[in-house]
Amino acid sequence: MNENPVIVAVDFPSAEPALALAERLSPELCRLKVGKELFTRCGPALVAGLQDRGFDVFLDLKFHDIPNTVAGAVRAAADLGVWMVNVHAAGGRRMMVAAAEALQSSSHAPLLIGVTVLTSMSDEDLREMGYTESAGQRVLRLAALTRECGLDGVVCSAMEAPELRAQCGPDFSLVTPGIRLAGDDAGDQRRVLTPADAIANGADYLVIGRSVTGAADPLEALQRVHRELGSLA
Ligand SMILES: O=C(O)c1cc(=O)[nH]c(=O)n1[C@@H]1O[C@H](COP(=O)(O)O)[C@@H](O)[C@H]1O
Repeated sequence: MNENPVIVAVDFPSAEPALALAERLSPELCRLKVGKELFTRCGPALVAGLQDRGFDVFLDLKFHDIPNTVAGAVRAAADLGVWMVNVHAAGGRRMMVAAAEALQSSSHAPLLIGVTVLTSMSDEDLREMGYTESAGQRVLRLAALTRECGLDGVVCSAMEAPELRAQCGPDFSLVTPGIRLAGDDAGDQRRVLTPADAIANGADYLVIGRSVTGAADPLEALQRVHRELGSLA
């Protein structure tokens, strides 16, 4: 298991609760993910604030646009010094290749990850959108394309991790949201597993939001995750 597999999703509407959470957690226990809401409100200054507190930051803006635009966006992310950045694999081959090439000249390139099928999507959601493949089949297809394009890994549900590991090999990072501590509400997520099951399935990184941020004591919830993984006594 990766020595620091937990990424806490800091999904807050302003800087204050995000920085307050960072003060309570520690870079030894987790990395932090900044997503669309927090970044749109607070921008690069918030990313820098978290980095100043010692955290690696996953900038989760899921870029999905024409190749030239996405190449510029990931270059801008690299300039922020983030540890990981993502694009939608559904943007296709030319978009993903442009993104990977944009990072080649970067002195500190972030890990570049392709989002396959959102963990909030079920087979039924995909059918309604005209896709004939199941979520699992589509994840495998998009992951193969992502790997061919030279990206470092994919975002997927840990439910798909065993097949992906077999298909993509040991060096391809599997980043898995849709994680819930036992008893927690799945909310809008559809393809959900517990931390221990996700790691057992071969996930490299667990993205955990509300099970930690919505807990009465977020540090205790994060420590519970580590206890479940056996990474904390
Ligand atoms: O790219 C992501 O991080 C992501 C991809 C995906 O398929 N599903 C998904 O939930 N996420 C993100 O992971 C986090 C999950 O949050 P919780 O459902 O609260 O644990 C959110 O910040 C989502 O934006």
